[in-house]
Amino acid sequence: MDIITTSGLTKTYGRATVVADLDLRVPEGCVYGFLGPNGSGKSTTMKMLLSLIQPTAGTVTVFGEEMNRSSRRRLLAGIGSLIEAPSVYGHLTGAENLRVVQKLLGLTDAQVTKALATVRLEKQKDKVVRNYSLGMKQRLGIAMALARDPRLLILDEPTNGLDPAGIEEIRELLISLAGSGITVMVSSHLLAEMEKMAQVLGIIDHGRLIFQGTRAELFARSLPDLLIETPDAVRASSVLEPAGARRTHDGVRLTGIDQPGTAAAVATLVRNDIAVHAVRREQQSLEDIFISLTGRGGDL
Ligand SMILES: Nc1ncnc2c1ncn2[C@@H]1O[C@H](COP(=O)(O)OP(=O)(O)OP(=O)(O)O)[C@@H](O)[C@H]1O
Repeated sequence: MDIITTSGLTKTYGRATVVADLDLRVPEGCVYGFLGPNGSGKSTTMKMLLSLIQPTAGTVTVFGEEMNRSSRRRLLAGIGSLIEAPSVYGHLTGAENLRVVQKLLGLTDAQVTKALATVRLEKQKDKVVRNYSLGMKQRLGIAMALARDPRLLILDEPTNGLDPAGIEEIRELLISLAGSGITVMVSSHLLAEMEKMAQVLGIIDHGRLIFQGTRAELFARSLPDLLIETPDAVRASSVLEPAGARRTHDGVRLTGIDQPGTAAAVATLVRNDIAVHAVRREQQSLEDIFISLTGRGGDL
């Protein structure tokens, strides 16, 4: 089942279309990585999912029910979220901040204790938040989102500004939350980060969804390079020039070749009496695929 679906979701400000005709499908129990460069419309989309801003057009369906005036409150009760920096009181301790949320939402002590344990903040819960590291603040923000036992967690760039160790902690936390059945939608502009935690990816660029699917599906979109080992690289690169062959130290490389293309290249070499010692297909990296999708690198 899909936990979130959107249909034709669109947001315009004046003449600028910030989110364009988005059809998202977020399957239950996964980490869904919502990836896109800065300014591509991730935050605007997430705010529409949370009913914080009104879509110009399109619909949002959560837990199988369309979000509208009458369903909104009920649906939002099942969603925990962290959009931008967590709103915490610096002069209060972590535990006190959580107590504020507890009162507001009418949560039990057990729910709060569990949330603190999940983000591993029990030891620092009595420290004033002003003295927390950025990573601890983010974890507190996630605890606040988790305390209500949501089915769905929506997090906007939760690893922004964290050091590698902090990023790793959040990554492990989100993977374990998904393992326990909570659906996690998390945005980032860093491909490398998403690649390690998200089973499903949605890639947005200039407000448009340019890819949605599993990592394996993203890989399948790219055609591998063909590496042909031959002692006669000079003639090989000459006869395969129309296919875009480039010489390597022990043969030639052809970029983005499918299976019929592989057969044709080998046939051409054999026809020209060029010895073929080995043929290897080399998968493009996720980074390469990303560049071909967006025209930009992995750190967008
Ligand atoms: N209230 C607004 N009025 C006009 N334009 C806006 C408004 N909010 C956002 N935008 C514009 O919409 C575009 C998308 O912004 P958004 O914050 O959704 O992107 P993002 O992918 O989350 O990027 P970032 O990671 O930088 O927040 C940006 O060009 C931004 O300037």
